[in-house]
Amino acid sequence: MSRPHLQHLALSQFRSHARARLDFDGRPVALWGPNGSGKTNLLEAVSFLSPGRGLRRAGAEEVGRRAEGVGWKIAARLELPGTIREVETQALPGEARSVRIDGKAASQLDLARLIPVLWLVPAMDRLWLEGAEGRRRFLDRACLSLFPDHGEASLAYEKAMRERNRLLKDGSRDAHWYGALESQMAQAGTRLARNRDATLARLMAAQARAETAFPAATLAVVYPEDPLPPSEDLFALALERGRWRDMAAGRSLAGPHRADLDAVWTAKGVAARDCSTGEQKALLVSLILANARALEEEGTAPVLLLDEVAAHLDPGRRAALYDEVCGLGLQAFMTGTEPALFAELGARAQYWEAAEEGGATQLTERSLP
Ligand SMILES: Nc1ncnc2c1ncn2[C@@H]1O[C@H](COP(=O)(O)OP(=O)(O)OP(=O)(O)O)[C@@H](O)[C@H]1O
Repeated sequence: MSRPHLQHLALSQFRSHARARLDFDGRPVALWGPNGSGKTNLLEAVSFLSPGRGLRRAGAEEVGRRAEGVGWKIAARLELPGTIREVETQALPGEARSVRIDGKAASQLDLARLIPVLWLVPAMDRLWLEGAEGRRRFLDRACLSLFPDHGEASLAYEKAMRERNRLLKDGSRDAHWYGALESQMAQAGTRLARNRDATLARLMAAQARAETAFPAATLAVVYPEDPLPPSEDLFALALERGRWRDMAAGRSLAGPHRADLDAVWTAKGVAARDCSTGEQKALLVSLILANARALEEEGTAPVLLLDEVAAHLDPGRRAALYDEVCGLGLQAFMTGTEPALFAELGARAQYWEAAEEGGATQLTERSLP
């Protein structure tokens, strides 16, 4: 039985793609072409089959083809265990992105229950060096893949926190109103924290079980100040006790919105941020593969988007990555500028070449690189 995968992808007026139609059989997909030929744009389109702003964190208005201004559309046929699902997502100019699943209007959060999409992009190369926000987002995408209710909990937490922040800024003394919002924050925030802890436990267990060429990481959720209270009641109490301090700051200072992801290369005992550039990349690949393994054990294997990953690995690790992706039976979309980067994949993958012609991306299916 093949793993969950895209069977067909159709793009209309999406970034540099005027019109593209691609058929897939579930094998990894390798895509090569010169800089600016539209490879990342294709991966970005696939990332829009999950909730949120995709792998570039772009708004709906940014991704329509500039020359056209008619709106954009992505349609995909998904082969899932025992079923085929048709997904469409699109936006007309000036409108928000809409989603349809099997012809019926759906929410973006519904996408999280169809097929998990995980990605590594060059912008993450500095993930361990820059601010906590990127690491928190990386952690939350892993959570969303394993716990589809994570998106709802995030939205509920943020909505209550925004309202509490408004009260704090206005200097409100309405204890009843604070109490209601703090109880919502405590409820959603505790769910977020539990999902995060459970996600890290699952990733580490998946790493420990796997025979892999990539380094295992010891992972933890950490906070800049106090750790998160361990229960909903204690969290609500901490929020209540922190009202004066938060009022002085004009915002909620403590909570899961301040969480950071801490990673240490287990065998070396070295923090991710102190590893070499290539080692940091290897740690990220390791986490994505662990996430894929954790999902695969539940029969919900993800689609992987690995943008320019191959070029940054040494030949031994590159071959290991291909072996692991193929061993797991994953549909991984991988990009690079040179076909030679994919030579070790041989007949185990499908291949496309991207080129820019007349201001638009042309995709041509190839046999072997
Ligand atoms: N909204 C848009 N409309 C039309 N073209 C766009 C739009 N957004 C980006 N592009 C074009 O897409 C091209 C970039 O494509 P993409 O990032 O997919 O390239 P790539 O093949 O991944 O390149 P690299 O190897 O450099 O990463 C650029 O030429 C850019 O101008």
